[in-house]
Amino acid sequence: MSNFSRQIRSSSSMFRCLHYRLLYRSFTTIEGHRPTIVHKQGLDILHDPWFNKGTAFSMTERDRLELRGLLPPNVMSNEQQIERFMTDLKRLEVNARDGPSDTNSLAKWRILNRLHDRNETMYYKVLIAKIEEYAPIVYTPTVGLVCQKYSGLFRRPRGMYFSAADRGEMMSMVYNWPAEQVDMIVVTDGSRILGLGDLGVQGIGIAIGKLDLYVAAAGINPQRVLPIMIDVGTNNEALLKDPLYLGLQQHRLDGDEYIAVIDEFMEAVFTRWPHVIVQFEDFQSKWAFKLLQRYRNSYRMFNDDVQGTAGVAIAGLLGAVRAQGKPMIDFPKQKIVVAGAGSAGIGVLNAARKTMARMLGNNDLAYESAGSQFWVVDANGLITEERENIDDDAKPFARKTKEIGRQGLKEGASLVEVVREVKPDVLLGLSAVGGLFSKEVLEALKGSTSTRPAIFAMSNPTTSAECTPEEAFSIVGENVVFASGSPFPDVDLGNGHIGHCNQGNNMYLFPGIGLGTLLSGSRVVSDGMLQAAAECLAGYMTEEEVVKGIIYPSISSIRDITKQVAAAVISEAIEEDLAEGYREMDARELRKLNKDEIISYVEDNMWSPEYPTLIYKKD
Ligand SMILES: NC(=O)C1=CN([C@@H]2O[C@H](COP(=O)(O)OP(=O)(O)OC[C@H]3O[C@@H](n4cnc5c(N)ncnc54)[C@H](O)[C@@H]3O)[C@@H](O)[C@H]2O)C=CC1
Ligand SMILES: CC(=O)C(=O)O
Ligand SMILES: [Mg+2]
Repeated sequence: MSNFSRQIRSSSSMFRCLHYRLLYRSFTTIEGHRPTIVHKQGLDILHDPWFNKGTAFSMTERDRLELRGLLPPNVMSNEQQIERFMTDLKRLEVNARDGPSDTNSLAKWRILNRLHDRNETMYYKVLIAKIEEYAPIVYTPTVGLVCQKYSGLFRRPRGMYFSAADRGEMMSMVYNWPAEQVDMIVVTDGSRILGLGDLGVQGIGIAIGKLDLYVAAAGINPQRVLPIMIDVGTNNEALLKDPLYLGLQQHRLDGDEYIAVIDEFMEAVFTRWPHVIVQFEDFQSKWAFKLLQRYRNSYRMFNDDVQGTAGVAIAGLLGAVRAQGKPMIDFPKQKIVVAGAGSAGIGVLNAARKTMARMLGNNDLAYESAGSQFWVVDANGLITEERENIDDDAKPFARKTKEIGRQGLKEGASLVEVVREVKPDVLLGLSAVGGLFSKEVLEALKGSTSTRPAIFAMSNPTTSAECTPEEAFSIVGENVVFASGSPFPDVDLGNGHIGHCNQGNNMYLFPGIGLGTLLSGSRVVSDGMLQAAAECLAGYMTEEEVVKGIIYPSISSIRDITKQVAAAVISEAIEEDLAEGYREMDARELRKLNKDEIISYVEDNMWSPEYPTLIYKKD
């Protein structure tokens, strides 16, 4: 007997069969219109090629089959599905003609993605063994391209989708996810994906990529991670006009309506999984800070772009001081020009100012004095107290008119003017503007008063980097310290010397922050825990390395770094009396552990991709 007839046979009521038969006889005899009785729901349906209709499941069917939240919200017709598939196939031909490098990276992503769908253990074995080679595929820069082309690449859904149309339903929808336990959620609303802007529902790719690193670097069990997209619409007009777009075709919700959706989502996930950690990712700055303040004292959450990036930048900035042959304590003397005052830029500025203030005595005067080490340039130029409608978050960094007048600068001065006049030790970009550190700007940096100026071109993906390492080394000089958000190869300086290209990316911290928080059992992610993570990363590099301009570790050691960072986070949580323990390791036991024992505790709780022995047991 075929599976199909077995399923029909075991259907619950004879009456219903008879009723259906009569119904079909009277209306139609077309095979495709006959209903199929299924004994599966949720992901099992989506993973079954016989029954899966992908995005074509109607809303009523989604409700009936417990599929709500497991698919992008836009219901597609058969014709649209086929068109999406064909467009994607054709794009391959276009890419082959016009962009061979894109074709390779996307093709690799597809192959890895198929392996991910087929065999998670093997997928993570490959990723961990070849992290240097494949992080640029599953993470920046390729993940940016994947998000941009997601409509075409979408095959099997991964993660959950909550949309503005799901208001009032999220608490029940969250139970459609099959895993009883979820440790780590990465959530985005798609409003600022890397430096690529508003990509709407297609931003799910970034949540998936970040969680790949959680598994590969932090050893979070892949069965307990959950990528989530909150689709509140998009303001990307091209997507709104695209009939093949998978998300809600409406403008973004704003104000109280927006907050109501995010509040409902937070309540739903923390009701089902009270111990989960939620990482907010790539929310536009306008909401990134507000949501962080709203939730950080009541939920286990953090914002990676604001807090993770800040820690990575601090570690790099301290490394740059050491690379000049100076002690870290000289950090408060550094003159720092920051291009970009969004969630990432302001996050870095706040953390850098606090770090300086701590080194200067940790009082109000120290904080005030630290503020004068920063010059912030945004899309409208240098930010001063004369700036109209200045953002509250940027206000503490607005320069005083008199002071900058003495420096020959004024409100709105251009980046090149600022660099020329300030002669900074560090030029740091989080602007999402590719090539912003132009030849002119880099020429101006040659006037730096530092013996070893540092350039952080931190915007992602590669096309958004403020400059390339070749440009930095060739224009400013071989002595510069260089870091970029996306990976670049080292530069052969042609005289037997190598210009080292560091990857200054929050991937060095967020996996350890998440793992450390999980294993400490802390109910919040405190400033102290984040600071401990940053200090751990800063201390990871040896003197010998920093002198060579190597201020971040190689990605091949990311599992070890993450372990150390997680241990530092746990120690701080214990110190602050926040640690409540995890599983059999209760708070009291945790407090008894010494440094090495904490590291072993972390190591013992990191998942590794090994095939378990499987045993069949009836329910
Ligand atoms: N390397 C890393 O680990 C991370 C990198 N990033 C990158 O940082 C970039 C910015 O992210 P957000 O702050 O969230 O974005 P955002 O869009 O909120 O901020 C961008 C900022 O750059 C400014 N800007 C625009 N044009 C400019 C110009 N010509 N000159 C100077 N400033 C200019 C804007 O006024 C704004 O203040 C993105 O490319 C993102 O990929 C973000 C987080 C982590
Ligand atoms: C790395 C990262 O989080 C970003 O570019 O947004
Ligand atoms: Mg991000």
